Amino acid sequence: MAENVITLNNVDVFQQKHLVLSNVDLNIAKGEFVFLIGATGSGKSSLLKIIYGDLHIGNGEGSVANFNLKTLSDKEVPFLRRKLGIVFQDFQLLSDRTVEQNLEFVLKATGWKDKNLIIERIKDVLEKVGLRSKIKKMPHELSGGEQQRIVIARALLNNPEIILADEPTGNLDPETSEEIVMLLKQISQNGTAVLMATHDYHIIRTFPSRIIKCENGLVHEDAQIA
Ligand SMILES: Nc1ncnc2c1ncn2[C@@H]1O[C@H](COP(=O)(O)OP(=O)(O)OP(=O)(O)O)[C@@H](O)[C@H]1O
Repeated sequence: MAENVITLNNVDVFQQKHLVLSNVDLNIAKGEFVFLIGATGSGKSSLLKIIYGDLHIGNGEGSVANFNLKTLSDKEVPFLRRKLGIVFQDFQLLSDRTVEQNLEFVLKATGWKDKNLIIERIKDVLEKVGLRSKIKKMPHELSGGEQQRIVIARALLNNPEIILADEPTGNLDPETSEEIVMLLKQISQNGTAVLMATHDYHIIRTFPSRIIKCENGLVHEDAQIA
């Protein structure tokens, strides 16, 4: 069996004192592509926050990219985040810097020093998302779909084990959304697990995959859509 990159056993998820999800069991294997669904307020973002170390687990056990969530200290969180690529709905590129500078900023912040290695890595991830030619562009010179591809390139910089994508197609038209999901699928086939929260049932039908659903305070590991 493939090794798991995310394991949660019997985890309770709290926001402040409010129990959002209880007894969560979740296993995601290396290279798996999984949709995360559920109504507004059902706990999808809270679950993602547990995985990227923004919320502590209450009861239960958890491990993400070999980090033990139970004992995770604040100091360890940045190291956990390096094993994760995070992609949100809003593209969150720095608007006053070029694509290259946006990517360089992240590499430098995560300890990369060698100029040649930095430029090679930037070219490499841009190649992966099909936007090598946009390296010198400013974000406003790119379409929404292109900006989201750059965000995905940024998420890939440190060769993550997992991509967490929270509504990554929320601001995109249907055709561009499909292209983004195709790219994420391709990334998963190369060994990076992808967990993508979405409300878009058209996308879910177009790319049949395992579905995890948050509902009534519980997480269903193998859900179906109607
Ligand atoms: N910072 C917070 N403090 C207190 N309660 C919170 C906080 N963030 C979220 N909640 C509550 O936790 C519950 C789950 O919210 P969460 O954002 O995880 O849902 P979601 O499924 O991601 O929703 P959406 O689809 O709207 O993004 C909600 O009842 C919400 O009000």
